Amino acid sequence: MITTDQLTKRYPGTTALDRLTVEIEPGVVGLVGANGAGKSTLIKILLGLTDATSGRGSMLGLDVATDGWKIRERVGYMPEHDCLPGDVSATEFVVHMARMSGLPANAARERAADTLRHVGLYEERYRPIGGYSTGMKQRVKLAQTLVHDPDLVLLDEPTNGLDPVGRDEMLALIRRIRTDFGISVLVTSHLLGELERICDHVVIIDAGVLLRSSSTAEFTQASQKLALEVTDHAAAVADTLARVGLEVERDGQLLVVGLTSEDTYDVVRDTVARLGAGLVRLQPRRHKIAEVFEGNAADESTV
Ligand SMILES: Nc1ncnc2c1ncn2[C@@H]1O[C@H](COP(=O)(O)OP(=O)(O)OP(=O)(O)O)[C@@H](O)[C@H]1O
Repeated sequence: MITTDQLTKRYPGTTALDRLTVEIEPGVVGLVGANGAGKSTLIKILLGLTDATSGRGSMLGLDVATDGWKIRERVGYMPEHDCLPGDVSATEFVVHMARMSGLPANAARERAADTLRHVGLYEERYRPIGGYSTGMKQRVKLAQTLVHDPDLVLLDEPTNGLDPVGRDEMLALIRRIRTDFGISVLVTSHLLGELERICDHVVIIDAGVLLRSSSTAEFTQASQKLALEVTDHAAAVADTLARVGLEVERDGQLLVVGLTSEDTYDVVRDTVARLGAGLVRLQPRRHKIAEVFEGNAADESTV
């Protein structure tokens, strides 16, 4: 789907991409890196919107240096920043984007209605975008990436600015782009934790350098620990679990419990219920991206 070979982009005083060589297969692929890691720069080079300083890249078998137009016909792009006109409705905007991609008027209207429904904006689609919440704006941006039925969409930080519920909904929508429509996705984030939930493959870059490219399963081998967060009685929960032989570390309302068998989940749940401790979350501990950057993800992990 995407290949880069020694791809380098230098700005005055900064190397945004440093000899990046990577091969990405079709599917849902996460591109993870801290702010300034080079994610947006890579996307812009892949779309043919900016030139690489050196090296080569191809997307869908097309050369990014020479085939930018052909690439953009077959690819949808969701930019990171707010770029929507406030005084038109979602319908008007998405129809316009469909027409820009070459769809005839009727087809553009139909496809716009379909994609807006897919992103959950059907009822509000005639209201001006200026009055939308951040989550609704992100959905409009997502709809316009899909409206011309691309083979691949590039989504730059689609969960930016969303609250936890909005983030979960956006991640579910992104996954459905692949499962419902068969469209491949390259999605960026600075949070490995959110991408590992929906991606088949994850690429991590730092300061323009490739740190790792591997399947999500390899990244997220869950450690043999459970993260448990409660609203009340954390100390009592910790004591009770320790008494039944579980290894427990406590940090305020957050407990890390050794996972000895599948029964551990039930023991924890029953203990929390019995003590009325208020379960906030219970999940296997995951690696933090910072640890992957530090190269010690294999032996240490955290929530
Ligand atoms: N047009 C530009 N001129 C000069 N420097 C730039 C330009 N665009 C990006 N950079 C620099 O290149 C580096 C990579 O930026 P890029 O926007 O690709 O990172 P990113 O991973 O997308 O980060 P963010 O999530 O903050 O957008 C940064 O140091 C940034 O300051």
